[in-house]
Amino acid sequence: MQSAAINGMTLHYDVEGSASNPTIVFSNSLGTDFRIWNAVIDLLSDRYRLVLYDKRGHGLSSLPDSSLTMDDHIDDLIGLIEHLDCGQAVLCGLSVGGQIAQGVYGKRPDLVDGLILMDTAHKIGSTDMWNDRIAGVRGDGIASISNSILERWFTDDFRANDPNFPLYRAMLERTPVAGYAGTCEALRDSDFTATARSIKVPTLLLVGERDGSTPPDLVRSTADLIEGSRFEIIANAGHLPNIEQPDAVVRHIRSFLKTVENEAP
Ligand SMILES: O=C(O)CC1=CCC(=O)O1
Repeated sequence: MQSAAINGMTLHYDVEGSASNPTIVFSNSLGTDFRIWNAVIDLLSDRYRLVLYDKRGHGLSSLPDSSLTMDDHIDDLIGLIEHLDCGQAVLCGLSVGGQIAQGVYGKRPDLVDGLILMDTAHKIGSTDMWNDRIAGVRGDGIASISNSILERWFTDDFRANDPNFPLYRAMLERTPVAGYAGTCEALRDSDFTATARSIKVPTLLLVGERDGSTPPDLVRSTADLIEGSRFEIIANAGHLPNIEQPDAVVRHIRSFLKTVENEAP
């Protein structure tokens, strides 16, 4: 467990693997903390230095007093990358984490060696959709809508049979309302279409075939904006394939990173 003071927040982070290896920085989805990467980290730590963190308003990181914007999330990740002296890293972002990764590229392309954009898009959801969710969560709490969220996160089979499923429900429902609703506002107000079109580093897009939040066609439409990007669908997974299908995710990540390493000057 480690922490860094960044932009007036205390950010909870961890680093796994040897400092002499190439760095991958992971950014989480809405309503989760960095434990969602546990299985993937176990499979990658032999060859990579892995940086994990909880974005503000999530996990053990600080809860901001005022409203929260996508720029706050982007600036926090830039601050953490600089604090840890990562140099140029591959950023792997899931859902809103994928938008944060795109935003870091947009502001500081010098920090980014490659992008792994998982179950994310240049634009996620409509203003009405986010406003309904924000009102529901602020009025009645996250548990009032958690069943429908969990149906988009995980396949029927995982929800019925995985012994850890209740832990992911707890992770979601225990996210602070201010952090969750604030990040919904950040998503509502963000559009990374122009940023996606500007991406010039190797980029892999992954999506669970049953993702109910950012379905394959949406993620493919983002891939279409990014010249030379690679797009892969993960079978038998919903919005969080890193939890449901970590082996398949890591297979794609390893194969993609070989390309990044071969293209390095
Ligand atoms: O909660 C969801 O529907 C999934 C999601 C959207 C943005 C994000 O980060 O997660």
